Amino acid sequence: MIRLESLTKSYRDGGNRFDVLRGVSLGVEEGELVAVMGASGSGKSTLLNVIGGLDRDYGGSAEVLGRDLSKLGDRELSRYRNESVGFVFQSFNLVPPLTVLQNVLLPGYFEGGGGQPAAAARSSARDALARVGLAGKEGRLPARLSGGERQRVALARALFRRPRLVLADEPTGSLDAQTARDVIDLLVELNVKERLTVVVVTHDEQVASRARRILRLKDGLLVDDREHAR
Ligand SMILES: Nc1ncnc2c1ncn2[C@@H]1O[C@H](COP(=O)(O)OP(=O)(O)OP(=O)(O)O)[C@@H](O)[C@H]1O
Repeated sequence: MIRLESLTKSYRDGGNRFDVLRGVSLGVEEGELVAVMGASGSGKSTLLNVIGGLDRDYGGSAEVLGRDLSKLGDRELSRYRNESVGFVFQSFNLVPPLTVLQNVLLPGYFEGGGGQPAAAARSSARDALARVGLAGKEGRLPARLSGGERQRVALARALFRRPRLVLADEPTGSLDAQTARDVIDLLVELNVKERLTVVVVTHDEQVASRARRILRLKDGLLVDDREHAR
């Protein structure tokens, strides 16, 4: 599903070069749920952004779902991001004046022509909301939801196109401990029931402990990769 070989990423700041990823190699198989941990600045988000096709300025190779991401043109890469990957972020990124249903439908609006017919799209969006336990809340505005519900809307939006891979960057970072547990439980359930492959970046050991496999980054290197019973 994911194959990274000697992945490197550097930023330039004036004359200085800052190496964020310094040769990360790893594989993730279809149906895995993997947590990525590491201190702030260790390169976790950068790693996720490469896998998700959000950052194409890297060294080494990144192959996801059989595609070598460096070989995709702009249109192909954007199609890969839209159709194959579901993204979830710490800050939910919901659009306040839009209802829950409209937020889930949002990825479709950016497509232009060739999208699903409106009725089919709405039915997929309702289906995605049902999968995250939000059936009946379609007409609500985000301001009238709890933090956990907002993150579940974001997850429904990520699932809307039925991606095989979900990339979650600190999805529980803005939630209290109980709500964080609920959100991670939902990710585990989707992983187990639907064989959705999930890579979740987290600082939270409790959240990470729900993943069977935990990767640890330190200063841009993969320093630990182990499986445990969950
Ligand atoms: N656009 C950028 N320009 C310059 N440096 C950057 C840029 N984006 C990230 N960095 C630097 O790269 C390093 C790694 O960032 P990254 O976001 O991958 O770390 P992280 O492990 O996800 O950290 P956190 O847990 O704080 O989110 C950090 O030191 C960061 O300052």
